[in-house]
Amino acid sequence: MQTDYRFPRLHIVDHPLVQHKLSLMRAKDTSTRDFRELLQEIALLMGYELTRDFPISYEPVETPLTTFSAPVMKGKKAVIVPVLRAGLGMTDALLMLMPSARVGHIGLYRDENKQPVEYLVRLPDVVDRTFIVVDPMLATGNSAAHAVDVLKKRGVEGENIRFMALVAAPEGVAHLQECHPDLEIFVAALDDHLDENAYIVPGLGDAGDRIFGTK
Ligand SMILES: O=P(O)(O)OC[C@H]1O[C@H](OP(=O)(O)OP(=O)(O)O)[C@H](O)[C@@H]1O
Ligand SMILES: O=c1cc[nH]c(=O)[nH]1
Ligand SMILES: [Mg+2]
Repeated sequence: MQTDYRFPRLHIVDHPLVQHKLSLMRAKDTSTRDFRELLQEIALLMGYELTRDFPISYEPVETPLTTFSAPVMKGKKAVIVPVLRAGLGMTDALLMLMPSARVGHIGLYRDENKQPVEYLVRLPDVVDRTFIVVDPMLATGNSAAHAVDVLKKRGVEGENIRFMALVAAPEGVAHLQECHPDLEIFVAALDDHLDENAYIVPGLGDAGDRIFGTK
C-alpha cells in the first residue's frame, strides 16, 4: 500500500491487479458490462486491504484431528454504505467478503454548483458497528464529506468510519481530510487534478453513467 506525504490517512492500493483493472476501466471504449465487472473485481481486492487490520479473536475449533484455538473475526459488525448511484457498483463485492454485513444507503447527486443534494438516507442501527462508505469517485470531496456527516449526525464515531473510492483528486482528499481528520481513506489512484467542471483528470468520466449505461 502506498501513502502520500500530504495526506496522512490516505491509503493508495497500488497492487498491480488493481492498477491494471483500473487502467482498463479508464479507457473510454470499455463497455458498460466490462466496466461494471472490473469495478466489482477492484472493490473485492480493495476490500481485502481495507479490512486488513480488522480485529481477530480466537475460538476453539475441532478439526478431524484435534481441537485448537482458531482465528475468527468477531469484531464490530460491518455496515456497507454505498453513496448512490455509483457506490452501488462496489457493494456486491464487499458483501461477498462480508456476507453478514448490513447495507445502508445514502443517495446524493451533485447540483450545478457541485454541491451534494441528498435524496435518500436509509441506515441500520448504528451501535457497535464499523461503517464502510463506498463511492468510486472522490472529486471535490463534497459528496463524501456529506455522507460522513450523515453518519456522524446519527452518532457514529469517526474512528468507526472508513471511506473507499476508486479514483480521487488531491483537492477532494484535502477537503475530506479537513472536514473529517479522523477518517481513513482508501483509494486505487490519486489522480492529477479537477477540471473546470469538477471532473477528475485523467479520471474515468462519470462513474454512475458508465456503470448504469445512462447518457
Ligand atoms: O466529490 P464530488 O465532487 O462530490 O463528486 C463525487 C460524486 O459525483 C458522482 O456522483 P453524481 O453526482 O454524478 O451522482 P450519480 O452517482 O447518481 O451519477 C460520484 O459518484 C460521487 O458521488
Ligand atoms: O470525474 C468525476 C467527478 C465526479 N463524478 C464522477 O463520476 N466523475
Ligand atoms: Mg454521476
